[in-house]
Amino acid sequence: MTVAMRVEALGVRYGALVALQDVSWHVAPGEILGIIGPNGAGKSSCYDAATHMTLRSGRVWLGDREVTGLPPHALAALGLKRAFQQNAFFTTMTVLDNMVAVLAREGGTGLLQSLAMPWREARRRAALEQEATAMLERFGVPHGMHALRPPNIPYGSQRMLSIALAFGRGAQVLMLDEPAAGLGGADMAHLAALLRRLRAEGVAIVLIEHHMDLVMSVADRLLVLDQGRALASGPPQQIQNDPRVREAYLGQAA
Ligand SMILES: Nc1ncnc2c1ncn2[C@@H]1O[C@H](COP(=O)(O)OP(=O)(O)OP(=O)(O)O)[C@@H](O)[C@H]1O
Repeated sequence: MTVAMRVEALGVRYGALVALQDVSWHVAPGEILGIIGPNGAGKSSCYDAATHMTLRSGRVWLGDREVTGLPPHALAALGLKRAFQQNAFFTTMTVLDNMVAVLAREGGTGLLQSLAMPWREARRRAALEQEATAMLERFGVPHGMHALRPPNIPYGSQRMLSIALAFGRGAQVLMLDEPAAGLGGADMAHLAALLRRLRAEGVAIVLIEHHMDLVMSVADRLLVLDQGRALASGPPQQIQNDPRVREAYLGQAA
């Protein structure tokens, strides 16, 4: 089986507290892995550990390449992109300019070259704007919002913008930490449709999510964390009927 990303025996400690212990998972291209668990189960620690945002033990591979020692920006350059719970954009720039900035950073010519050849810079800017417009529409941020500043567009569109900015020019693996937080029904449906589209394009998605309806409807496989450890893994339907999972969530056997 082709694997887009694999983590082995991840562990995170905060002082004496063991937040994550011996957690392993993998995700394939064109697959959505949902990571769920009750409050404090270790989901965010797992996310931070996998993307090397925190001190941790364990090993990480992207495809066949071991990337255990690499910092987050190097992982991003290799195609591991991540979006956070909080929307992340420049609030003083327009929606379009936010997208242009990401695309320019990921594939742009250097400042010196731009200064030396300003006519080339103007052409490049026009091409970036065209690309950014297409990207935003692909991620469900309509054209009418592109000239606005992000705080002035609806919350659901802000989330889609955040995911588009995280995705940038592309991702082999997209990790999302609670993308549905604060979304209503229609926005949730847009998000689910976007995730399915990205999956169909071959992106491997790791979805850390509290919202059960979303995760159950889009994930191909689930990993359940409880008290920092892997409690169960398998297809959503199997997990839904697992008495250990019900007990972890409800505090009682089903
Ligand atoms: N920076 C930190 N310092 C100390 N303890 C932390 C820190 N971050 C998380 N913890 C603790 O580690 C454990 C796992 O937390 P984590 O945030 O990974 O769980 P979670 O499943 O994401 O929780 P939630 O669903 O509530 O966001 C919890 O006991 C939490 O209190």
